[in-house]
Amino acid sequence: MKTLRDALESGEFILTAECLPPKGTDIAEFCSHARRLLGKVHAVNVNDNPAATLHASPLALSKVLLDMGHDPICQITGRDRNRLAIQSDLLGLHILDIRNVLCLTGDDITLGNQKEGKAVFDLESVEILQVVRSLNEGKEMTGKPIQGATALLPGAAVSPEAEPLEPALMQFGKKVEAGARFFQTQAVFQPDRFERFMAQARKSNVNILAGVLLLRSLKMARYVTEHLGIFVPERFVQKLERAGKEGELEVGIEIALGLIEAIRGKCDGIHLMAIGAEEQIPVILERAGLLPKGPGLKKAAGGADG
Ligand SMILES: NC(=O)C1=CN([C@@H]2O[C@H](COP(=O)(O)OP(=O)(O)OC[C@H]3O[C@@H](n4cnc5c(N)ncnc54)[C@H](O)[C@@H]3O)[C@@H](O)[C@H]2O)C=CC1
Ligand SMILES: Nc1nc(=O)c2c([nH]1)NC[C@@H]1CN(c3ccc(C(=O)N[C@@H](CCC(=O)O)C(=O)O)cc3)CN21
Repeated sequence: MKTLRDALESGEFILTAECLPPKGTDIAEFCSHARRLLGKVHAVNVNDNPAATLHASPLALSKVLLDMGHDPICQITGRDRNRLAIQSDLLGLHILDIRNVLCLTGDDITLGNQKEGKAVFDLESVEILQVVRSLNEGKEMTGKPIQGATALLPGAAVSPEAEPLEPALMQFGKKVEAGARFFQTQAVFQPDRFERFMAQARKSNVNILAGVLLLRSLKMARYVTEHLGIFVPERFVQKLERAGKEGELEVGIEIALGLIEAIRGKCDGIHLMAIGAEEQIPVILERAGLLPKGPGLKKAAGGADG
């Protein structure tokens, strides 16, 4: 199996997708979504209690993906784990042959559905990246040698449409410095702003995968705006409104396709997110002309080389 690391090194146009873990033990739907992505994406992300709502362990689900033939990207946040737990889980990922980790601070606990919970935030994203580097060098974060180093590929998130952009660029720089090799961006809805970010980000030698979020409903567009701070332009909201319940999914797909077309030439890959409508990801890939023609993944037609 070609790994995400190999694909990044070969300069291919990268495709990744996010699969939400179940809110329980029934993994049938998760597996069915993931199976449909085999051979169509380079790697599949598993969220870590996304939006501070309870979902099954991303470590367990990453292992399920690995056994299925995927190269998983396990997301790890600092919200629910202290430094011991983070280091312990990172070692566990390596032991399970999971090689990619997306290091996140995590949304605040008050965003989710168990608001009375205690948030940890012992380490934030940049520090988690530093811990990965340390473990890759065969040391605990204290510098003490460990029995067997990890070989993890660290990634991070970035908000390319932040306004003002400078603080986000500074945080991006810190993450690059801390060893992030690839970035999966927050959902992009304004290609001109994304381009402005890319003009700066291009100065760093890291791969940027642009986040494309399927707005599967008007309700979802409102939810991500209110809770995740993702800015969805009014014209998209109006389109979804006009489409009504029957037409909103198709409109959401068309919006995603338009965004992919506008940004694919300006980044190193696309990261697709569908928040529970993952069955639509292969549909979007196909309609965007991003599916491999032959066996395995080939360079995407029209994809940017840098
Ligand atoms: N109570 C606390 O201590 C908390 C503090 N913070 C602060 O907020 C700031 C957050 O900065 P970072 O560490 O860079 O956050 P981060 O690396 O977790 O996320 C960076 C950006 O990506 C977005 N993002 C988060 N998860 C994502 C996902 N799964 N997919 C796509 N995009 C995602 C975030 O909304 C954020 O805009 C820091 O200044 C941090 O200290 C954030 C959360 C809680
Ligand atoms: N700040 C931030 N946190 C994230 O977790 C995140 C992003 N941004 N940006 C892109 C995607 C979107 N993600 C999400 C968002 C919500 C749920 C979720 O489970 N939401 C709640 C409420 C949904 C609703 O009200 O419709 C859920 O219980 O399903 C999952 C993944 C994960 N990612």
